[in-house]
Amino acid sequence: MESVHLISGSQPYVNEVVFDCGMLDDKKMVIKKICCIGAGYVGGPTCSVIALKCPEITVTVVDKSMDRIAQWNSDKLPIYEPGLDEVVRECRGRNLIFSTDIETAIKEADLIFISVNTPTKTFGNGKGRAADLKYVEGAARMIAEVATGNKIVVEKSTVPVRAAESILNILRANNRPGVSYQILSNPEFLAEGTAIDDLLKADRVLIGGEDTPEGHAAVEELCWVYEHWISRTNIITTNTWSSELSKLAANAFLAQRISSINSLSAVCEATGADISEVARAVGLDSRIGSKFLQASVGFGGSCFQKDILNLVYICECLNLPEVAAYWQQVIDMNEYQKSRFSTKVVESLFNTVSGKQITLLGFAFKKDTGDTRESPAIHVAKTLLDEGAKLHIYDPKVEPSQIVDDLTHPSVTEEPESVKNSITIHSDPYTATMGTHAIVLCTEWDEFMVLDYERIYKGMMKPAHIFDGRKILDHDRLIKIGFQVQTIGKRLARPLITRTWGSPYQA
Ligand SMILES: NC(=O)C1=CN([C@@H]2O[C@H](COP(=O)(O)OP(=O)(O)OC[C@H]3O[C@@H](n4cnc5c(N)ncnc54)[C@H](O)[C@@H]3O)[C@@H](O)[C@H]2O)C=CC1
Ligand SMILES: O=C(O)[C@H]1O[C@H](OP(=O)(O)OP(=O)(O)OC[C@H]2O[C@@H](n3ccc(=O)[nH]c3=O)[C@H](O)[C@@H]2O)[C@H](O)[C@@H](O)[C@@H]1O
Repeated sequence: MESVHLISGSQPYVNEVVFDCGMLDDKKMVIKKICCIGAGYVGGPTCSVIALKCPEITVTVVDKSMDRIAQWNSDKLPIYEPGLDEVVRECRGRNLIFSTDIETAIKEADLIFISVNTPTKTFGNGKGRAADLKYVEGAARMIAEVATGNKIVVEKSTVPVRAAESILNILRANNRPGVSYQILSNPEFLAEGTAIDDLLKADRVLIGGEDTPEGHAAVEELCWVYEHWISRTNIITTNTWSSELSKLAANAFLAQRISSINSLSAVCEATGADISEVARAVGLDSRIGSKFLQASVGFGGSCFQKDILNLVYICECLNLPEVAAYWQQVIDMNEYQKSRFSTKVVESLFNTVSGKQITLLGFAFKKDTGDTRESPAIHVAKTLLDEGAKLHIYDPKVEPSQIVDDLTHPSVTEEPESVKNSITIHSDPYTATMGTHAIVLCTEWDEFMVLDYERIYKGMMKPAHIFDGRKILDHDRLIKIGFQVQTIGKRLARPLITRTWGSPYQA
């Protein structure tokens, strides 16, 4: 790779730049070693797939957490992701390395992914909204300190628009002879639970770079990596800022759909319409599409909320209050949905759950992951614990210690010992439901659809309640068994009340 001079801060916000990446076979590429800083939900799976598909490239995934790296090198990987074990087993020790030796990996790499966490700031300027870039900054400083030669540095983490400029400023500040950088934006669109499939069959790969010959060359290098398994037509190239903003926009659009359908679920419960029928009818319009219209207890996960809050903050900083308020509503609606569902549980149990035994089925933020970050189950559990309930929790993949950590976190309780005494974590759904007054289903695990509910009913206190926060159970069958059933966006097991149009509706 040739040495390059960088022009910082001179790129326009708009203007799509389309680079010609050519065909894989025609190119002479120099990327032999890749380093990925951050061995988390993104860095681990992404680099495992790159190693799988690019056997001639050595991929080293580094992390400052010795614990995490030890797990990546063990038989029990630190994250649960269908298909991941197989990929890691095939590549680890061949061209996939997990290490805590960050310096060496940076020095040796031609291309460095920054794949560290970018949580919401919890203090200072932008508290509660802005992305905290301290880990990105830490990674950039480390690169600036130890890098030799020419490096392509790739933002894989989700960052605010123009973050690349700040990274570049850090990298260039050291100004050591013989060292030069190109910075690219290459946001990740994988979803947890389907990460390997999403990576292998990505709808698109997005790469943003500088509109300079050196920038084009760097984009081409990264295109070449992906072209090992992604068709060129699915690799989109843009200017850096468009790429950064597109990631925030994609998450905002996805979350907006969930908030839209969830807002209508409240209308359904008040009127007798069924949100599944509404979603089907609306989604069959090919302009709208049927995906991401599953009404739920609310969206969770580490990114939707943080990325929209980040977008809102950016809009406020850009003096665009109307735009900020528009996207803020997506978050507000999600909060409303989580509270609405939790309140419904309490109200249905005679408005008091004090001392009652309640089962939470599912604690992860969605099925097929052990991740609990921003899980709606935490919100539901907090409400029930605040009301004095005793919780019995079962999730097939979440570690018990994680559940305890989540529910004793200062944002959830000021009395962690009392919470510990109020929760029991089970390794089996049948013991978790034995003797309890109600089941609250928070995660849509497939196994919850095929449980023996007759057996469960027999073991529960009567009346036995089920609150299906994911709309996955066979409600008619449950009602026949004897359960009092409630769900999202549909009235069940309550007498049909004839109403006059125009009269106020009750939930
Ligand atoms: N989790 C997901 O499904 C997706 C996440 N993203 C974005 O990707 C980024 C990473 O997310 P996750 O992988 O979920 O985070 P994570 O928290 O699972 O992993 C981040 C890792 O980076 C390590 N780290 C932080 N600073 C470091 C440093 N200076 N040197 C070495 N290691 C360091 C941490 O120890 C941690 O293991 C975030 O910006 C997120 O928004 C994007 C798409 C999907
Ligand atoms: O940036 C990220 O972190 C990622 O965020 C989401 O992925 P993820 O959060 O892993 O999972 P999703 O499948 O999007 O689900 C998010 C939440 O929305 C909920 N959801 C999803 C879809 C739906 O129709 N209804 C619904 O309530 C899920 O149960 C879950 O709680 C996006 O789907 C990814 O494209 C993106 O890369």
